[in-house]
Amino acid sequence: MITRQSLRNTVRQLRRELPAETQRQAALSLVPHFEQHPLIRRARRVALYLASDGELDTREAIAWCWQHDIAVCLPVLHPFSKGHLLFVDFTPTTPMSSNRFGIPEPELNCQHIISKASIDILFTPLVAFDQLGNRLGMGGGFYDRTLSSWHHHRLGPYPIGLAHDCQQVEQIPVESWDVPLPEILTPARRWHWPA
Ligand SMILES: Nc1nc2c(c(=O)[nH]1)N(C=O)[C@@H](CNc1ccc(C(=O)N[C@@H](CCC(=O)O)C(=O)O)cc1)CN2
Ligand SMILES: Nc1ncnc2c1ncn2[C@@H]1O[C@H](COP(=O)(O)OP(=O)(O)OP(=O)(O)O)[C@@H](O)[C@H]1O
Repeated sequence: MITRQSLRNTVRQLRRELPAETQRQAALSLVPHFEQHPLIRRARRVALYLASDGELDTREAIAWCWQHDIAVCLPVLHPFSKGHLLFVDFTPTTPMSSNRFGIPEPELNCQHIISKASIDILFTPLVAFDQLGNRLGMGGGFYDRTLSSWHHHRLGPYPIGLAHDCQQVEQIPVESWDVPLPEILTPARRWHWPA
């Protein structure tokens, strides 16, 4: 079977090569998904991400959340707990910096850390997904760790993956720690499992 690393390389290149206009339409396509989604409409706080490396751009989705009084937080690399994420409140005035992967994140201010228990929905970036909802990420295990309590005990935020349609692959070689997603939104459709 194809290795996880070669799958990552192939799909990361595919999404980086998407034309700017495709990226723009993809970003806009999230708004009707959000408007039609009962769980999203009822959410009080969600975690999103800021796109990098050709990921589905979330800025339109973030603006829609703010307009609908849904608080937004973003992942911040934990300063000393390796492989872990913190979630920090994100508003139009939040001071930002770049993390060691060059991804913008809120400057770490302890007063703005949000507990996972108060996040209703966690939108995850991903590199590739398959028709069973298996998710392959960038390789840090950050989201697998974050979602492990939801996977095993249904504790913590409900995850929804966001991806371009071209990130769907035939089959992902799954590892024991991988958390399959219950839902993925792409510009073309909403995937959900059980189907
Ligand atoms: N937009 C976004 N934010 C995110 C994630 C993500 O996937 N997307 N993450 C989801 O986990 C976390 C960051 N995880 C990442 C893991 C690896 C690489 C990366 O580019 N690795 C390099 C080589 C490693 C290095 O430079 O040290 C590479 O593979 O080329 C980037 C982000 C938190 N924030
Ligand atoms: N729940 C967990 N507890 C401890 N270690 C974990 C857990 N989940 C993943 N890991 C470790 O993290 C490393 C990277 O995992 P993996 O390659 O699946 O990341 P990924 O899903 O691609 O990335 P991400 O979740 O950050 O998007 C693996 O070595 C794995 O052992």
